Amino acid sequence: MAGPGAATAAAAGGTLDYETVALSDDGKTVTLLDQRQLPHTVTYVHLTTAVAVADAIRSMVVRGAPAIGATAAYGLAIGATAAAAGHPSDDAAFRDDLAAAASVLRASRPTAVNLEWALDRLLRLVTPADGGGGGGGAKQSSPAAVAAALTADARAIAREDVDINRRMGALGAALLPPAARILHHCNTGALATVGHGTALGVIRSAYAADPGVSVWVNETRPRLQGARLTAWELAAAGIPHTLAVDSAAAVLLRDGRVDAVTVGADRVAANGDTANKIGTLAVAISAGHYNVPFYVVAPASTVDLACATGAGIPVEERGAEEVTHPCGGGGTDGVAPPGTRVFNPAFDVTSASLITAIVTEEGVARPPFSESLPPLVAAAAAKVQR
Ligand SMILES: CSC[C@H]1O[C@H](OP(=O)(O)O)[C@H](O)[C@@H]1O
Repeated sequence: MAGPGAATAAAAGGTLDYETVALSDDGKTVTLLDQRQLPHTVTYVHLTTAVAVADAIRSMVVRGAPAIGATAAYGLAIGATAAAAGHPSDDAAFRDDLAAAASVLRASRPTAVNLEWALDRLLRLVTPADGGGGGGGAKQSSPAAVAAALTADARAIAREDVDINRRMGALGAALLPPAARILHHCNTGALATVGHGTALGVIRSAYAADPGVSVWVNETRPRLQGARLTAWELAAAGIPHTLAVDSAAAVLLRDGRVDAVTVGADRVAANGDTANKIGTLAVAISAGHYNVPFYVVAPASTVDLACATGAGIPVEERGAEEVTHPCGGGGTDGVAPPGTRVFNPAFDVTSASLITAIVTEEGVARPPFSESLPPLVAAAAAKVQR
């Protein structure tokens, strides 16, 4: 049976020359590709304060758990650099400003654990005010030294992310059959990370080894990350794909037109319950019903062992306009009568019982995830250079 690539008019295989998130050489400016304008316009925003970076995360200029983590790290780094410049020898005032920067960034979006993971990783570098132990590095002698340490580790997070994604790509691709027809939900590509992608990174890696691979792209209402972002990435990579409405996934799975499902994650609980873009649960239920493998692809930084089950994962709810207006635009082109009440959870939680395996950079976890995940998380943590 023809896969999704049969009718694809993917752009001739070119690659996109863009960066999702970057920090200037002087460590003072965060540059983000504005994903709200894709696929029609490639435009960048240049931000110089932690508050502006937090606003960009909240408004989804940048989105995707690993990309949010790297962006938050860069946001804290520029906040520290600005605080050090403002208080070169006033340690208390510097620490107050740093804490304020971390707080506004941490509050920007609640579900993707990579955001708090990145902030906590950087803050562990800051020697306690009493000069006690901890800090993970040499005692910093000044605000400028703290800012330099945070900036270096923020750059390390970004650098490590691409390597992590390529390793997950290889591990995930090995799970797929030849000429795999893969169903993908949302966007987990280079746009959701610093590069290559997680679940879409598996697809990139699989396609590089097997040009018979093809993709069914769930449009992913309401923010349309699939239609706007995944289709854009796959077209640029020349990977055959076909866009479908979210509710068509069950039909594709029923009719044997899907060999595997790959999705990303925003937070994986210790038992393997996984928070991901709204609509993921419905796909997982259908995949389970029709016996199609359902793979979550996520770096260890997305696993939250402090969260015992999915019931503990905070699920962000977003504004009504994202549902009532295409792409959240205002104006009079609403698809519902003005004043219609809206339920708009940005994520849902898929039970571990519906997940075939969780691909991390340290290995593939299989049920029971409460046993298979901790060693992989520990292995990843041990590699964080200090
Ligand atoms: C590689 S993780 C991407 C992850 O993030 C997306 O959510 P959002 O676009 O709202 O940041 C979605 O859950 C993806 O699976």
